[in-house]
Amino acid sequence: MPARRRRSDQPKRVQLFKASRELNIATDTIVSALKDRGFELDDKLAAGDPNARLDPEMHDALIEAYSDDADAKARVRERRQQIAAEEADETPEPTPAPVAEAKPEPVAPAEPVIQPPPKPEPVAPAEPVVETAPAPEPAPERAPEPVAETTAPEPAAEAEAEPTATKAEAEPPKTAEPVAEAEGATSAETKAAEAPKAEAATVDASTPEPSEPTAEATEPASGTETAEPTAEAKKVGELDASEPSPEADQGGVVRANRYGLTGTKVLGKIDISGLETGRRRKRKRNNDAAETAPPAPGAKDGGKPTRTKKGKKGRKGVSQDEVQKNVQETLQKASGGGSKRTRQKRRRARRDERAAIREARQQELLEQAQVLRVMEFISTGDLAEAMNVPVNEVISKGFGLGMMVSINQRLDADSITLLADEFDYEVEFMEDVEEELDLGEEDAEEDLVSRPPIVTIMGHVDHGKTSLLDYIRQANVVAGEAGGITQHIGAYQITTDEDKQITFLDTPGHEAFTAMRARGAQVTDLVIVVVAADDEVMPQTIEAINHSRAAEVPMVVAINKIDRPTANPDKIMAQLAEQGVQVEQYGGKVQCELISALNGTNVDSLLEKVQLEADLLELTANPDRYGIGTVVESRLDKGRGVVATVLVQNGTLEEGDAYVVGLTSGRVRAMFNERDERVKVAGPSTPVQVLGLSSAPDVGDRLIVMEEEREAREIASKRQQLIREQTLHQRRHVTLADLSRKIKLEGITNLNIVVKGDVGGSVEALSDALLKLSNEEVAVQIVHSGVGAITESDVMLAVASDAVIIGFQVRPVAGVRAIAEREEIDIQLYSVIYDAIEDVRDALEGLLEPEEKETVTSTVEVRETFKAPKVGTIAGSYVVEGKVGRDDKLRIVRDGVVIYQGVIDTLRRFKDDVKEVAAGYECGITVKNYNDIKVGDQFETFVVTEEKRKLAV
Ligand SMILES: Nc1nc2c(ncn2[C@@H]2O[C@H](COP(=O)(O)OP(=O)(O)OP(=O)(O)O)[C@@H](O)[C@H]2O)c(=O)[nH]1
Repeated sequence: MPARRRRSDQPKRVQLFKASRELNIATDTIVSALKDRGFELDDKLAAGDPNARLDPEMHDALIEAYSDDADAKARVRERRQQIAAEEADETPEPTPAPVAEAKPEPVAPAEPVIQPPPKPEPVAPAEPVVETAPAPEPAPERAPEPVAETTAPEPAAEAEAEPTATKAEAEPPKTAEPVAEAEGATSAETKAAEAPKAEAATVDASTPEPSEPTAEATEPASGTETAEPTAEAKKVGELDASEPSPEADQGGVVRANRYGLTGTKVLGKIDISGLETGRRRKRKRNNDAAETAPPAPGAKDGGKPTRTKKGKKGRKGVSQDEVQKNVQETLQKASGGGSKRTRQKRRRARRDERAAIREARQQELLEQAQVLRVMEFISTGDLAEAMNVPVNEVISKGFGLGMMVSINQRLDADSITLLADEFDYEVEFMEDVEEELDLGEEDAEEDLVSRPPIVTIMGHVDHGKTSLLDYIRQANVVAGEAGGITQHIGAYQITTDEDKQITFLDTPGHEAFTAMRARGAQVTDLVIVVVAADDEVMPQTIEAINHSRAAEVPMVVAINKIDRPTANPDKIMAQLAEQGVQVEQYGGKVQCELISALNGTNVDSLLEKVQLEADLLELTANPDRYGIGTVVESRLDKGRGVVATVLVQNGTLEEGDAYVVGLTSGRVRAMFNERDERVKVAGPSTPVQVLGLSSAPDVGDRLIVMEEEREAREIASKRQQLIREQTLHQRRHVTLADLSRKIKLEGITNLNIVVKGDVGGSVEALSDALLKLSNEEVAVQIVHSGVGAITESDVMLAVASDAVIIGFQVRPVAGVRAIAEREEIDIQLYSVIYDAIEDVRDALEGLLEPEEKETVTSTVEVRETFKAPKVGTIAGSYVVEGKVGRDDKLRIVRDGVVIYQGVIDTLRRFKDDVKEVAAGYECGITVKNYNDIKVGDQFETFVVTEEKRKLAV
C-alpha cells in the first residue's frame, strides 16, 4: 500500500473551513465569491463542503478580497493577547478594573448591535464632530441610514450643545453608565470594523464625546440614551481633565477616582476592542472575568444598586465585581500594607514571567507546525491523547464540523486530518510502520563490499526454465559441494568456475517475481529470459520481457533447446528484435547465449554472461550492519515448525538475532542453507532457512533485524493492529455461502476470501488464481493468505470481513470448527487447487450444483501406537469431540497439515470391534493401507453425504 504522504508535501490547498476561519467570512460567502470571480468549483466546493479544498489561486483571490477581515481578525487576536497580558498584570490601581469591564461589556452589546448597522453609528458621531472638529469624511461614505439617521442628528446635536450643564445635573446616576456607553461605543466600532477604526480612534483622541453618543445611538433607546452618553462623555472628559488631583489611592475618594479612571480606561480600549468579533470574544472575556475576578465577597450586590437605572445586566455584573475588587485593593493599599505591596510586586513579577513563558511557548508552537504521526483508524480518544487535549474538546469540535464522533469511534484519514487541523496539527499517517524503522540509513562508501547478483529465470511455459535451474543446481553440486543435493527452499546460491557466486530464485516464472514486486520487494537484480529455439517468442516470453523492463532489471537471453534438430535460434533472435530486444548477435546490447538446459551445453558461458552483466551493476552491500532480507518462501515443516527462506539483501543475519517480519517477531532460533547444513551467519545475497517464527510470514515480507526483541514485538503488534483496523473498516457483507443468492438478489460486488495452505507456493498460486476469477459483477479479494492450519484468528478475520475461508491441504485446529460454525463462517477445504478454483468460479457464476457434502464426525487424538504383526500400526486413541463411526472416512492431520486421507480399517474398544465410539472414550483405530501413525497425530473422521451444497443456494 503506498504510504500516505503528508499533506504539507503537496501544494498548499487550503480547506474551505480553514479559509473561512482565516478570512473571517462565511463559507457560503467564499463559495459565491469564487463563483463571482469565475473560478471553476468542484462539486465538493460548490456544495460548500467545509473539507473541500481551494486552489492556491482561489485562496489568493480571497485574501485579496477579504484581507481586511482577516487583518481585523489578526488584530483582534493580537489585542486579545495584550488584554490577557494586562489582565494577568492585574495591577492594584483602579486602572485594571475598567479594563476588565471593558472586555466583558463590549461583548454583551456587541451582539445585539452587530446585527443592525454598526457602521452607521460611527457616522452619527461623525456629524456632531464635524461641527467642532474635522473628520466628517468617513461618515458620509459609510453612513448608511437607518439608525444613524433617526437617532443621530438630534441627539448628537443635543449632546454637544448640552455638555457641561447636563452633566452637572445628571452626573450621579450616569456615573454608572459611562462605562457602559464607552463600551457600547467600543462595540459599535468593533462592528464598524475596518476603516472606521482609524477614524474613530482619532475622534476618540480628540473628542471623547462623539464616540459615546454614537454608542448609545446604536442602542435601542435613542433620545434618553443619547443624552446620557453625552453627559457621560463629558464627565469622562472632565474627570480626566480635572482629576489630576491625586487621591486615587485614598479610601474615601476611591469611588470618584475609580470612575474617573474607569472612564479613561474604557476610552483607551475602545479602538482596540473595536476590532473584536462578537461571540468568541464574549466567551473568552466572560471566562477571563471569572478567572480574574477574585472571590470578592459581595461584589455583585455591592455594585448593583448604583447601576440599577441603566438596564445592562451583563455589564453591571462584571463591572461590579471589578469595582468591588478595586475597592478592596485600594483599601488594602490605603491601610498601609507595605509588605503587601512587595508581595504584589513579586506576584506580578512572577505573573509576568509566566506570561512571557506562555507567550514564548505559544510562539514556538506557531512557528513550528505541529506534526502528528498517527495511524489511520485510531479512535477519537487516542487522537485526543496524541494531541494532548481533552477528548470532549475533540468531540465538540467534531460536532462543530458536522461530524458526530464518539470517544471510541475509529476515524478515517479525512476525519483525523480535519479534527487535527482544528487543533493546529498536521497529520502524517504511518501506514507502513517500517517507515519508523531506521532502514533509510545510508551505508558508508567504505563499508560496502560487492555482493553476488540475485537472478530470476523467466520465460514461456515449457521453454525450459525448470530444466535450466535444475541443471545449474546439479552442476553446482557436482562441482564439488559436499553438502549433497540442494533442496528446494525458494533460492540457492552457486559458485561459478571463476569462483564467483550467483544466487538464483528457485521459483521460475514471472508469477513469483511479480508477486514480490507487488509487495514492494524488489529482490531480483537480473533476469534470464528463456526462449525455446524450436518454438517462438510466445506471449509469456513477451510478458517476461515486459516485467524485467518494468522492474528496470537487466536481462540476459537464453535460447534453449539448441540440441533439438528443429532449433532455429536466428528466428528467435529476429522475433526478439521485433519486441525491442536487440541481442548482441544482432548488434544489440542484450547478452544472449544458445544453450541446452537438458545436456548443459553453454550453460557455463550463460553464467559468465550473467556474471558480466552483474559486474556492470556494481552490486554492493554492507555486511557489517543488522540484516535485512526478504522472505522468498515459507512453509510449515512437520518437525521444525514454520520455516521461512529469507534472502538476505543487506547486512548479516545471525543466529539469535531479534527480528520483525510481516506481522510477527521473534529471534532466529537456527538457520540452514539450501543443503540443509546449519549456518550461524548469512551475509548479503545469501538464501537461508530461518527457524523460530511463531507464524508463517508471507512471501515478499521483509525481515528486519532489530537491536531489541521488545522493539520488534512492538512493531509487529502495531502492524497487526493496523491490519485489523483496516480490515474492520473494509468490511464487506459477503459470504461464499450466500454468494449465489446475494449476487442475484443484492447485486453484491465483492467476495472476500481467506486462503490458508500448507506451503507458501500453493497459497500464492491459489490466491492468484482466485483473484483472477473476478468478473464484471463480483471482485474477488483475498483479505488474508498464509501458511499453516486454520486458526481462530483466521475465523475472526473472516467474521470481521465477511470472508469465506479456503483451506488447501490444511485443517482447522482443534475447536476452530466449532467457532466457525457458531460464527457461521464457511470453511471450504480442498486437496486440489483446481477444485477450489472451480468451486469459487461456480459460486461466482451462481452455478454451483448440489453435490456431495462432507460432514466431520469426530476429532480423535492418537495417544499411543502399537505395532501388531498382520494388522500394522494400531493407534491407541481418544475421541476428543464427536463420534467415530466404523465406516467413516478419515484424514490424518499432523501439525495442522493433512498427511493422509483414507478409510478406517478397524475400530475397537478393548478387543471388540465396535460400530462407533463417542467423545470421551478411548479406542483403537487402524487405518487402511497406512501405518506411519505417530503419537500426537489427529484423526479427523467424516462422512460424505449426497446433499445440496452450501453454495448452491
Ligand atoms: N531437448 C531438450 N529438451 C529440453 C531442454 N530443456 C528443457 N527441455 C524439455 O522441455 C520440457 C519442458 O521443460 P521445463 O524445464 O519443464 O520447462 P519450464 O519452462 O520449466 O516449464 P513450466 O514449468 O511448465 O513453465 C521438458 O520435457 C524438458 O525435458 C533442452 O535444452 N533440450
